[in-house]
Amino acid sequence: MSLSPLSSPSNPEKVADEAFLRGLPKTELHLHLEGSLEPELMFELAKRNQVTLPYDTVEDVKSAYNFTNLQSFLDIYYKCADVLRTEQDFFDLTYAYLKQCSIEGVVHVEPFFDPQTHTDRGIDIGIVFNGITKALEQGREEFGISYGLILCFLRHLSEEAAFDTLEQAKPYLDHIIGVGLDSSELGHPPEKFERVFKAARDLGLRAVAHAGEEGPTSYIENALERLKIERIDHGVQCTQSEQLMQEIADKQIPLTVCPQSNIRLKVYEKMEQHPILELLEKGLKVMVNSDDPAFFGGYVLQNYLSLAQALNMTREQAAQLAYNSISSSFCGEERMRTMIEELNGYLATA
Ligand code: HPA
Ligand SMILES: [Zn+2]
Repeated sequence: MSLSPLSSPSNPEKVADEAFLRGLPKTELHLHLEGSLEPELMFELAKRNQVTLPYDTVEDVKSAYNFTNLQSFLDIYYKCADVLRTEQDFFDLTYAYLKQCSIEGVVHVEPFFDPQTHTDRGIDIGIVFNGITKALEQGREEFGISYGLILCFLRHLSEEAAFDTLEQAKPYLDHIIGVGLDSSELGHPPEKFERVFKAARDLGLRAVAHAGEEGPTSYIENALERLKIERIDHGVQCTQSEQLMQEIADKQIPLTVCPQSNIRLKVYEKMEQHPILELLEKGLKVMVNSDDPAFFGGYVLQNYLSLAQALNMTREQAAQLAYNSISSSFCGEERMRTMIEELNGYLATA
């Protein structure tokens, strides 16, 4: 597919400010819907569903969000998801996320959801699908945000459980664009899911996977070779291998990078150390995402802003990240052209 190249913004070397970043048309390709559950909504749903939370106040919840690594976050994240019970709950969760997108210049989303987190609690997969897809449809009508939904398998569970989930999802395949792989990375290498990814691809689904968030470069290589993924979620550990970085750059394989997530989960000590702009300058197709914004202190705009503040990200770099977010999406050729036109139109006036 040949796409229009990115236009240059006026004052390309200027550090990007909030107004510029907010107006920049962008997509979000790495967002866990369950990770957009704000403490306020969590309390509301706990009350609605008579679920007892291990926290008394919103402040208590926020002070528990003091993570040391991925697992310390996941332990809390799965507990919080227990308040999600009904179709209305999944609708409210998804709608709140899209509303936030609408005020941040996000024009297309490809969110993840984890059916096993819910089906393992006895909730029918249809309840999850229906609530999410009704909200995505409403978001498209109300805010003009297009979407593709991605079903993630939990990698700490078995291959058999992943196959079972794919089977349960079959009546709803029209509602999903692809499959992904998330949860505890270390000790659960991609090859554990080679066969279920093949089955999903044979059903016409696209494939992505978390790889190289905390895990070694071999996890990135195996996710590419054995799961045949089209995008790498996180992938920042590729910096450990010059050869792998070169391959990812040459093949223009997108990396859905999540800067604030990496700081909150202690992949890097501070944002000043984050490699995203170095990867961008080396020609890797990186972009900015929020991962689990309710837990990591900000949605996609805040992630862009943090890069401007900590790394002096220029308008030109921000525009390239937004362009990458659009050109890496699974939205289809026509929508992609429209979004790039919108981006170039914005840069001509911004
Ligand atoms: O950042 C993440 N990594 C792995 N699994 C996840 N599930 C939600 N967020 C994440
Ligand atoms: Zn993630």
